[in-house]
Amino acid sequence: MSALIETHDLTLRFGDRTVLRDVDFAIRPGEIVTVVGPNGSGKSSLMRALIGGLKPAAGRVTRARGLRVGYVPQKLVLDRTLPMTVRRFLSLPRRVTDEAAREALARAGAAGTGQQQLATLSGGQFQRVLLARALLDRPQLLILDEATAGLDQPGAAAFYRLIEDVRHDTGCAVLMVSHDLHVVMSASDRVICLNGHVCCEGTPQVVSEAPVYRALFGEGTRGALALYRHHHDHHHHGDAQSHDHPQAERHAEQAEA
Ligand SMILES: Nc1ncnc2c1ncn2[C@@H]1O[C@H](COP(=O)(O)OP(=O)(O)OP(=O)(O)O)[C@@H](O)[C@H]1O
Repeated sequence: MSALIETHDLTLRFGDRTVLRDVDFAIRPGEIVTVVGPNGSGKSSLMRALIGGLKPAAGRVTRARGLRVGYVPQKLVLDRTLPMTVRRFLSLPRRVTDEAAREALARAGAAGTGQQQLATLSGGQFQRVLLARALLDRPQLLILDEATAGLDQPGAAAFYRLIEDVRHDTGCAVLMVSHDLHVVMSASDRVICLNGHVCCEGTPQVVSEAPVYRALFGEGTRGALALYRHHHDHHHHGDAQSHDHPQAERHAEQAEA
């Protein structure tokens, strides 16, 4: 199956600072892919480049023709004192019908909030409204950038269940940036670990069942945490973007073998 979005040797820079180097990435229809990595490792920048909001310094991004992407941003700075109903918010920047708005809210688990003021929504409800807005265009690919930041554990778990339902019902692919590693390990088809470049990637199940993984990281959530940490706890000398991760790469290869 051909990819919805693909990158080849993608390099991103801000001024003379390289934040992401030589990234080869692809996501196919229906896949759930999660990007993990420490703060500042380039996760949001990658998402922005994928949706065309950030120009590659080198390499390229290829999108399937006519691809519809729904994007739930990490942060949406809203003036909470500005009176605006959920319904009106859904019609920004493009007007949508009442029926489309109702359907999107229902699918996002926010049915009946249309007439509420945005300022009165809880964090979890607001995330659902953002999801509803992303669903309005019937996306083939849903991109979520730390969509559960600020939600408590049950709130985050409920939100991810919702995402799985949306994928199940609509068949859309899901690409998310997440720090909720237990969710990452259980819900993703593939995990990509970034730190200025791709440290390692693989199927979470295969990775977590591989003897080499167990030997290194143990099992369960603690193992997931170790998967996250071990690539980044080592000493970075010189340019943090240009080092290699021989152990991580060997580990990923063995896990996939
Ligand atoms: N508009 C910008 N101008 C200059 N530098 C930027 C800009 N946006 C991001 N950066 C820098 O690029 C690097 C990667 O940022 P990015 O937001 O992609 O990381 P991240 O992995 O998403 O981090 P976090 O987990 O904190 O959200 C950071 O060092 C950041 O300071």
